Amino acid sequence: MSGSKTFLQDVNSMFQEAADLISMEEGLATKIMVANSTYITRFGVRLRGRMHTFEGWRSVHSNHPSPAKGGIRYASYANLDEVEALAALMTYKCALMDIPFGGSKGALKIDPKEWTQDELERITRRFTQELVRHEFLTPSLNVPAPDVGTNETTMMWMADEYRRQRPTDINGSACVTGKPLAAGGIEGRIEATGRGVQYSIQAFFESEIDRAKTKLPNTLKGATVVVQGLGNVGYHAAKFLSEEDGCRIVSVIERDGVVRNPDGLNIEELKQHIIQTGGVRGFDGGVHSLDATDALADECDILIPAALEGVITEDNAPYLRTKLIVEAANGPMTFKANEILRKLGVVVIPDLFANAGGVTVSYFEWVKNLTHIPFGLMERRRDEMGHRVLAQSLERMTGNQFPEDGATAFLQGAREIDLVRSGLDDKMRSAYAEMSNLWNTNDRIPDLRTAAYIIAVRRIAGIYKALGI
Ligand SMILES: NC(=O)c1ccc[n+]([C@@H]2O[C@H](COP(=O)([O-])OP(=O)(O)OC[C@H]3O[C@@H](n4cnc5c(N)ncnc54)[C@H](O)[C@@H]3O)[C@@H](O)[C@H]2O)c1
Repeated sequence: MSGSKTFLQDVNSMFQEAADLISMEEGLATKIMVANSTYITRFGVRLRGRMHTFEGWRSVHSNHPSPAKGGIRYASYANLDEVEALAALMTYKCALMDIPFGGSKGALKIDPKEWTQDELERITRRFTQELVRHEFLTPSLNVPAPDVGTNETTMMWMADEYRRQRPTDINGSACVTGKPLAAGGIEGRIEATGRGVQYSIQAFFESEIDRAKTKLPNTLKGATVVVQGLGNVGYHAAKFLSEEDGCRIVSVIERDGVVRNPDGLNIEELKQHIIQTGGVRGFDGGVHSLDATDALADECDILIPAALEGVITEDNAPYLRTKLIVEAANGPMTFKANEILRKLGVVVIPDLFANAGGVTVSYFEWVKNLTHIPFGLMERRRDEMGHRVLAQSLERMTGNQFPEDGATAFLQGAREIDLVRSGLDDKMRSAYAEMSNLWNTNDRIPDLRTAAYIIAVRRIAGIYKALGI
């Protein structure tokens, strides 16, 4: 990343800005800011006729509520600073969303494209053994999820390896989230982060006061969008937004360049092209350019970085031609870039909130695994019974019949995916309302990000104080 500061220093600066604004006691602020512990592992796997050594990390930033939660990424550029920064972001994200998890993150320094599926399985199982042995992967203490370079298959291998290591743990399937449906996963997890990005944009558009700051119209109709990275998060966000009436994805930036179409790219076709060819090059539904250096500055209403951290810096921030930036990736903007964009009046929906859909639905999956009951069944039963008891007692008192109300009818017919989506929608909208309200009622709070950090930090401090630590 450009600039003199590291990713972790940038996250800490964002935290510190919020802590200073609420005059948080210095000792407590430091305790909240630093990582509790980081496990470094180097392990060997015999592959292709020789021993290969792999390096990985799992950082627990906080466990004020346990388990600590956060993804595991497989990337050749992974490093300790990045893992600790991402773990810190997880702490603040869970606190902002009011989800009872601490923050964690892990990585393996590996390019998954260089290995076959069989080899990746052996490497993942070996990595899992190390994590389980040191209590960095268990349903009660530390629960990973997919991130860059990992997916539901990786999670399934991890869950299976955990069960082999700890066969008597009846809650074993809750040791990771983002598993395939047939292996204890939950409907809607794969799309969850992208779906959350869509909900966060909808919440922004519904807030007249926030929208007025960008001079965007009161509807997504006609909105133009630039997306960087068409992986899990970017693809789902782009797909759901392109399904919104009149919203157009005009540029998609990938590893091998940028593809543009002012009338809107067909996201489904582009994704299929990337799966088949490995990139956006040669896609005939738009104009491809190998040079994507300035593509983040393509003119648009909404810019969605959904690939890497540190892509918006003080060097390119002044030249961006957008009104709204939605941080689908973690840490896509440096602290300095954030300051520049703030002065330029560009509104930023921060990563802590914009990509929280993944951890929110992971929470639903974890709860489902621990209860051993299909998600929503308990709520349906309770509601059904509550209404029946009430209806019967009213009938007895008045002699009239009382039909069950519409909410009960909805819950009775609802599928898991409906419950997941409505639960996610509810979480995203309440967190947005809280952030926006704080931003708009306190002149000292300069942006949504600072509001998000203040809400998170206050919540964490409240827990530490209650615990007496
Ligand atoms: N997967 C989740 O549920 C989840 C949840 C929260 C946050 N995130 C964050 O979202 C971001 C993306 O995660 P993902 O799971 O979609 O990863 P992914 O590996 O599925 O997708 C990343 C995409 O970015 C592209 N890319 C890589 N380098 C690029 C470059 N230089 N320019 C343009 N594109 C490039 C890749 O080709 C790929 O399509 C990360 O910051 C991750 O931490 C992911």
